[in-house]
Amino acid sequence: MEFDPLLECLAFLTRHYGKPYSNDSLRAGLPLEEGLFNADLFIRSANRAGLASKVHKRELVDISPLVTPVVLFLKKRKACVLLDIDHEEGHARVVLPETGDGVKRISLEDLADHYSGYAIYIREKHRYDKRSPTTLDVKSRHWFWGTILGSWRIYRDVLLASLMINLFVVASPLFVMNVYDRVVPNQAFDTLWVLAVGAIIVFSFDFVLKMIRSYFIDLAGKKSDILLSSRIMERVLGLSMSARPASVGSFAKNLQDFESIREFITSSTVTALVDLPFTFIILMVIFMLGGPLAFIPLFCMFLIGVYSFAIQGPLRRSVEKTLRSNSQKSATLIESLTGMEALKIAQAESDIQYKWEKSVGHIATWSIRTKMLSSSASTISAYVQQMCNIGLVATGVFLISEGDLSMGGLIATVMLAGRCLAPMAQVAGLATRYNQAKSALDGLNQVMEMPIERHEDRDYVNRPELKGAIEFDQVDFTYPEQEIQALRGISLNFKAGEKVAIIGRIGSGKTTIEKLILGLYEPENGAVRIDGIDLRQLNPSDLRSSIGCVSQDITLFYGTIKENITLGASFIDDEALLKAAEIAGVTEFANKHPNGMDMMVGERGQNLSGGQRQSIALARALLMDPPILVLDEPSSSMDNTTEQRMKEQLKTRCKDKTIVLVTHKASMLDMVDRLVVVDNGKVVADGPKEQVHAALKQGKLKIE
Ligand SMILES: Nc1ncnc2c1ncn2[C@@H]1O[C@H](COP(=O)(O)OP(=O)(O)OP(=O)(O)O)[C@@H](O)[C@H]1O
Repeated sequence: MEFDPLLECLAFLTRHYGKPYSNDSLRAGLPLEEGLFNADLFIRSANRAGLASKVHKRELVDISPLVTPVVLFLKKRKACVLLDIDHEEGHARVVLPETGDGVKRISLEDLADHYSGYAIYIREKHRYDKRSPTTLDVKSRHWFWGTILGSWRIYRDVLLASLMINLFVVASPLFVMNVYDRVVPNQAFDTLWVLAVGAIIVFSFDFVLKMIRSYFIDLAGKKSDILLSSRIMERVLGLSMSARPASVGSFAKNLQDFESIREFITSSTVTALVDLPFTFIILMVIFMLGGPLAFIPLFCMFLIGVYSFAIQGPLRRSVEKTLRSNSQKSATLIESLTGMEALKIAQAESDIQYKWEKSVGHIATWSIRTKMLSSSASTISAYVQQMCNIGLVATGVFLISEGDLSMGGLIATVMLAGRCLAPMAQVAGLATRYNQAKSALDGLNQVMEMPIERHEDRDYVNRPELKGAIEFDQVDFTYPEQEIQALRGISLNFKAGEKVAIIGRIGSGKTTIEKLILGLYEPENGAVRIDGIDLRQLNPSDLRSSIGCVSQDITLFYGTIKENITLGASFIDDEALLKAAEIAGVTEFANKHPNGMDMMVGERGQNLSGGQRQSIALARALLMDPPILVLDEPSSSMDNTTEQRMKEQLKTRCKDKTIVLVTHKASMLDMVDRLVVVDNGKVVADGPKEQVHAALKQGKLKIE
């Protein structure tokens, strides 16, 4: 297994701070690059382990003993934990995980030779315990707004730039006004040149500021986009199985709607919104130039505002209907693509086509309504803008005739009013995007509030290595949104190393027992314990790295055989991979292919036969040499010879492992010593294989 210095340093620090985490739980769910941690992932993982950390560029002499322990990046991609540093004596105490020597004293000169100049400072995050009243609890930041606020410095600068840009807006009308009123009547060409040069300078500034402003808004948008997208994905992958969405396609569509939020935080939208308050500055300038004329654009702004507000309700409804129908369409699409073969066999194409066309028709109706509503906002804004111009010119003529306004003043006022209404019209045109973004945000808010597997406020017991004893204590379990209990009062006790088969009729609850052992669901009543520890107290990643599982429905992913076996454990070395492949019988069929282990398996493993898929799943289960194997019909698609070979391999190589086997095949029972019979969610027999067999044969067991 490849050594990961940063990960080891972090694991050491979690022990140092009294809340130990195993390597598996620290790396769980993180996008490792070549199976290794980098500084970014260190920070994310530390954060989950209750440690706040930050990378600093620091010389050794600048690291104060007060900030230790600190992780130091060493040359050649190594790292160590600096426990303390004594600048006067010239030495430090470090832990170099690679050597496994524990704490070492080292001279500062030696350390400086290896040190790369970067360090990670770490601090324990404060956690409130249950006694602290929730009213005093500091509410954690909203996932979306908190991230956007993270770029507040950029937005502050954008606001400043917008203030300048909006001040510059008055430059052009003032220039024209002065030319009309002063230059033209007096033929003052010198003044004209001075004014023209001034205007050119102002507009050049304006141009540069606008470019910079868009760049920064997009930069902030991109930063938030990356952070938000990874947060959403982390949440989705961490969802508890009980919260698993009913439809993959529609859930995927909800997630894709993040696109509309992304669009909303780009420069064109933000600029329109930011410019809006500044229109009042322009209105004031109009008031200074033309007095009561300012009321005309003000009234027009009010009209556009009222119209935009009035269409919000219908627009929201039609946007929501479009989005919902889109989800439904996506659900139909994904389901039919994944089940194409079954659809053809059942000749169900026309049913799906009907569903599809119904969704498409519905979407077309509602999206036309959405488009009409949103384009009406833009058309009305343009109409009101034209009316505003007429109103201004007509009233302006009267003011000129009474000597209250100059010709230039009127032209400047008309120009300024146009500038004043532009952001308002833009905002009115944004109504659809706003509603789409809002619906998407509401949908994603729901996703972000769904229960996840790893509870941040739960203190897990650190038990990276389990022996394999399994206990069910009066376990009741019902699947989410189901009325009938799948398990009823199940009590079982498997010793470490025991080989047990669970048998029973279809739908009796065998697979459910396995899912509970894997911690995919939590029991409704009672407890499931491994080595005496309630599963709810074990970190799911520690638990699952101790269990190898072949499930009934095997899912392989697009990639090679090798990638599928090492899925989730890319850090594993080739020796372990080959051993697992050998036991599971993968080597046998892989060797017959020119690409061997690098053979592509296709999406969901569709290039392979059912039995080959089972072999790969078994190799994946055996890869980490776990103490527990949970096998659900592992040989259902295998021929007798392959099954026999697999049984022999498992018998000889997995002597110490606890094996829980679910099967309908009598031939598989050679592997086990004990039989548990489940019926209707209850254990109806449990004992040595021969005894239970005999009881079954004599019809002594009452199976409903
Ligand atoms: N994901 C699920 N959501 C809701 N109900 C489920 C789910 N999975 C199983 N069930 C229900 O729970 C009950 C037990 O199912 P389970 O899969 O444990 O049966 P099983 O004994 O493994 O059957 P088989 O031998 O057919 O695999 C069944 O009635 C089934 O309808």
